[in-house]
Amino acid sequence: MEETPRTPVITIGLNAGQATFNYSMTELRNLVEANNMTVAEEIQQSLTKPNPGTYFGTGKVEELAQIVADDGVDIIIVNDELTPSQIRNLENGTKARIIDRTGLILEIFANRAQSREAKLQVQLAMLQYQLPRLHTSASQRLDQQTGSGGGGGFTNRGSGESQTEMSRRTIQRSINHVNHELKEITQAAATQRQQRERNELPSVALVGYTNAGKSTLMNALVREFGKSEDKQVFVKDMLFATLDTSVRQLVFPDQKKMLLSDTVGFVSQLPTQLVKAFRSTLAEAASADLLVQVVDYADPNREAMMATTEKTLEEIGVTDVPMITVFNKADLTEASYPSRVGDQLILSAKDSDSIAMLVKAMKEKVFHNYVTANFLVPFSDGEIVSYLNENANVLDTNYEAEGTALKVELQQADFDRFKKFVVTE
Ligand SMILES: Nc1nc2c(ncn2[C@@H]2O[C@H](COP(=O)(O)OP(=O)(O)OP(=O)(O)O)[C@@H](O)[C@H]2O)c(=O)[nH]1
Repeated sequence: MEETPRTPVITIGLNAGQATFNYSMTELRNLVEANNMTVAEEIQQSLTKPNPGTYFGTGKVEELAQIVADDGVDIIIVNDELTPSQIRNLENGTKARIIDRTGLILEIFANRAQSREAKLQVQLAMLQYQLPRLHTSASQRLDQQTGSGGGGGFTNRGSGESQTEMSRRTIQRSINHVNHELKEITQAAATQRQQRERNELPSVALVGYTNAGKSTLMNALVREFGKSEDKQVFVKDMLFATLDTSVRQLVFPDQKKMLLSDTVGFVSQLPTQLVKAFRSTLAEAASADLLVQVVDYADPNREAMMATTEKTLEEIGVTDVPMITVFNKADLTEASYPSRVGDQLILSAKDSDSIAMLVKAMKEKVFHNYVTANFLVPFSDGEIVSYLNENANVLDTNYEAEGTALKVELQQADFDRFKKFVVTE
């Protein structure tokens, strides 16, 4: 693949003695690289509380201005979400472009969005971020990506109040427009989800930190148990390769079936605008019967990543879905794998024994309330036989004078639904 040269940037964070400081700076570096930039210099300032005006202390701002002048690096990435006036003051004080953590993540999402829905979701998040930030370079840059400027009206710095008002109205109009379009798409997705739910097939959602290996696991499972027409999921060694939820059906050799979905990767301090915008994508996780949390076992920061994932799940209201944890990429560690203790598995997505162990664990959790029963379904109710063939595990079929005799392993809910056709052997 052709490599475009990476733009050098300065990263800077406020060290208030928080335990996660180093981890969040490493994460910022990964985000910078994911946005095709490179860290020329990493700076920190020990300060217990941000300065309301310039976020950093005055001395630090002067130091940054000096580095910008000396090294010719003219982008500074700040490891936090800044207020619009902090961005403006820092830009004036350093003569560099200031990108805050939220702006950076939004840019990455904008570059990765593929489907119409993901593009609109990112556009919405960007517009909401932009609204209070008119007349900062953050708004100018994002403006180019959202294409919302209406002739670039609000990219003019230093213009008067009426211009700002006009820009605000333009953005507000764009927000309404995107919201409207998204609503239509989201409704269609919700209908699809409802249809799937009505089908009663149990569903499993892969969740976890970005780059943990969710898509790789999904592909391994689909390759073995998926329908042949299902396409492979996009896998790439980069943050947020997946922005769209993809749902696939798995059929196991015993004919039991489940739906498997992949979701957008998480990252600490995922901007609230994005969490909101992606709520419909993440709804797939909220409605699942089982979550498989995928963790990069080879990453020294895995504990913090797990905490991030759990916090994000809470934020989107997923609190009572059962979960198993997969410590993936064990092949890159000294651990022996695959191994399992209760709901925790250590494995590698690239190893077939590991996939078999994962399947066993998922099936145990998902099919635990399955019952086996004999049914006699009159020929006039043929659609019930079709339903059972689609959604349950039919062990035996015989055609008798009174109808179709079936031995079926099925969910309790389906058993209750078709109780009147149950017969004793
Ligand atoms: N060595 C090794 N590499 C793995 C394993 N699983 C995944 N990877 C690699 O890790 C990288 C990220 O994998 P993905 O499956 O795209 O990760 P993801 O969690 O879907 O990422 P997002 O789409 O960003 O959420 C890819 O380069 C994979 O090849 C594993 O078990 N072992």
